[in-house]
Amino acid sequence: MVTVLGAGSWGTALAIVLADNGHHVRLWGQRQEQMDEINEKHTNEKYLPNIHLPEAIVGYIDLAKALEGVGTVVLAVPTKAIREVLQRVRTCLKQPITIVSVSKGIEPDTHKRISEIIEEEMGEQLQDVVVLSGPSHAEEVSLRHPTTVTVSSKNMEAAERIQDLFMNHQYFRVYTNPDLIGVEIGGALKNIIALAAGITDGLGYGDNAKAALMTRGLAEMARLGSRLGANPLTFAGLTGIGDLIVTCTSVHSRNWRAGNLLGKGYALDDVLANMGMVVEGVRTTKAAYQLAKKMNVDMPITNALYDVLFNGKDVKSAVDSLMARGKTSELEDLANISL
Ligand SMILES: NC(=O)c1ccc[n+]([C@@H]2O[C@H](COP(=O)([O-])OP(=O)(O)OC[C@H]3O[C@@H](n4cnc5c(N)ncnc54)[C@H](O)[C@@H]3O)[C@@H](O)[C@H]2O)c1
Ligand SMILES: O=P(O)(O)OC[C@H](O)CO
Repeated sequence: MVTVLGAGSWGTALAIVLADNGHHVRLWGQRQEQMDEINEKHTNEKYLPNIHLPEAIVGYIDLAKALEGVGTVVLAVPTKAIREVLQRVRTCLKQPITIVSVSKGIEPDTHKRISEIIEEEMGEQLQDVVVLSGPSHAEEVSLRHPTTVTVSSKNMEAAERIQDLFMNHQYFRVYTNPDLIGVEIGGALKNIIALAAGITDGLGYGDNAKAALMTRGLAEMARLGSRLGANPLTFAGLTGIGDLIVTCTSVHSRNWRAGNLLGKGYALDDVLANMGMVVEGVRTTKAAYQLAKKMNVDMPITNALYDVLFNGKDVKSAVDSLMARGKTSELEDLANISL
């Protein structure tokens, strides 16, 4: 038995993987009609249209009942909701649990990674935190299309347990990586670059601009990550370049789609209001901008996006100012990313 908290796209897609692997899954959400739909029609149309859910997935509205007796809980709510949800979890939990963290972001102001927030909120009730991340759009996982992800933890035995839980030899391949910081930072920062890639696509610029953003974006992700203690090699893996590719190039990406609308001239508030799903890159841009300033790390794409999102700079001038910067030696710059 596994409990999944958050019945949006990702929580539901991961519940499908777990059910396909033979587990009973309690999928907790806050809306009664949505839980009725899951239990009666075996669908979750708003988040995964045209997908039939396995009957081993049961929707729960009562958090205490959803948590009763389980040892492993998948946390799949937007990063903004994590503290509130965990505070509710603590009040009704009677046993210690392992949390599988699948949300991607960094908290503005505290600059904490999600696993750090989970440790802080859960205290003694937490056995282990395992992070699951990588190039994985829920829409494709729910269609059982081949997908690869990575799990990481301070306790690699726990990571291996979660690897076994999710590994599906038909369509869901799970790797391990002990570099927890790198895995979390890569998954969070790629959303910033995907927003920027959406903007240049929306402006009508071509593949050259997108390749530039992805390559130089990866460099600034690795620069900040390595300053925070990540292994730079992790950025060459699934949770780095892998997730960057899928998020910058897929029409499924909410971050790319939001950027695309910004590039076409829509206002941020309207874009977010019409998305209907979480766009994590906006909040993470604020956190990464603050963190880069604090750590004195050069992140020109993040800074340009911050100006667009939070200072009202127009998208075309933001791209122009990135292009107008002084000369740089590429190899010297990459050599600064060190272990
Ligand atoms: N969708 C994907 O393909 C995908 C893949 C990998 C990682 N992620 C990450 O997973 C996280 C969740 O994303 P998603 O795509 O499922 O988002 P979503 O917008 O599809 O769904 C979020 C769900 O969380 C619920 N929720 C919001 N606030 C809540 C609260 N306070 N208490 C309880 N429930 C609350 C919403 O009602 C909704 O059901 C994000 O951090 C995202 O980056 C998503
Ligand atoms: O739809 P996005 O932009 O939130 O991206 C979803 C996943 O993180 C892709 O791996």
